[in-house]
Amino acid sequence: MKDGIRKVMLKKRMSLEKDMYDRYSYLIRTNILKYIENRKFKSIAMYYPFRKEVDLLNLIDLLKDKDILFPKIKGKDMYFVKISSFDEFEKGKYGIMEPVGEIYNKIIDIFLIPGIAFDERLFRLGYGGGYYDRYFSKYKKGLLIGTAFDFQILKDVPTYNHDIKMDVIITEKRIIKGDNL
Ligand SMILES: Nc1nc2c(c(=O)[nH]1)N(C=O)[C@@H](CNc1ccc(C(=O)N[C@@H](CCC(=O)O)C(=O)O)cc1)CN2
Ligand SMILES: Nc1ncnc2c1ncn2[C@@H]1O[C@H](COP(=O)(O)OP(=O)(O)OP(=O)(O)O)[C@@H](O)[C@H]1O
Repeated sequence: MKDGIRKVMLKKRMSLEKDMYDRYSYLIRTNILKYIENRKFKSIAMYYPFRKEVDLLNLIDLLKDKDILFPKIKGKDMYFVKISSFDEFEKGKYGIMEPVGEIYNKIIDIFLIPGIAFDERLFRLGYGGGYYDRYFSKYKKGLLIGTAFDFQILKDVPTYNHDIKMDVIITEKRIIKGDNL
C-alpha cells in the first residue's frame, strides 16, 4: 500500500527542475525561519538533502547560535550529531551525507523532517526505513516540523499505528498546523 505511493511521489519529486527546486526550497526556508523566529530553542535537527528533498542547508549559516544536528544511521537506529561546518560530513549508507562526530545527548528542541509525502492530518510517509518512527518511540519528541514541496501534500497517506505525526508542515505555499498549535 505504502510502496506504490512512495514510488509515484518520489518520481514526482525527482523530476522537479532545478530552478523550481531552488526557488521552492528558498521559500520553504523563509517560511521556517518566520515560523521559528519567536520561539526559544537551543537545538535544531535537520537533514542533508537526498533525492531532491527540500534543501535546508542554507539554514546552517543563519542559525549559528544554535546547536545544529544531522542524522546518522547505525543498523536500524538513527541518532543525531552536532556539526559546525560543511567539512564535517562523509558519505554514509544509501549515499546520504552524514555528520562525523559523537552522538548528541542533550534534548533536541526542534526537528525539521523530510518525507516523500505528508497528509493534511499531519502524517508522514518516509523512505520506509522506519528510522524517525523508531527514534521518536524512544526519545523525546520536541517540535516536529515536516518540510515538503506543496505537491507532496496529499489528502491521506496510508498509515500504521507506529507512524509519527508532525506538529506542523511547512511548504512553499502554506503552513499546516495541528489543533494543538
Ligand atoms: N536526508 C535524509 N537523511 C536521512 C533520512 C531521510 O529521510 N532523509 N532518514 C530517514 O529515515 C534516514 C535514512 N533513511 C533511509 C531509509 C531508506 C532509504 C532507501 O533508500 N531505501 C530503499 C529501499 C531499501 C530497502 O527496502 O531495503 C529505497 O527507497 O530504494 C534511504 C534512507 C537518516 N537520514
Ligand atoms: N516504533 C517502532 N518500533 C519498531 N519498528 C518500527 C517502529 N516504527 C516503524 N517500525 C518499522 O519500520 C518499518 C518502516 O516503517 P514505515 O513504512 O512507516 O517507514 P517510514 O516512516 O515511511 O520511513 P522513514 O522513517 O525511514 O523515512 C516497518 O517495517 C515498521 O515495522
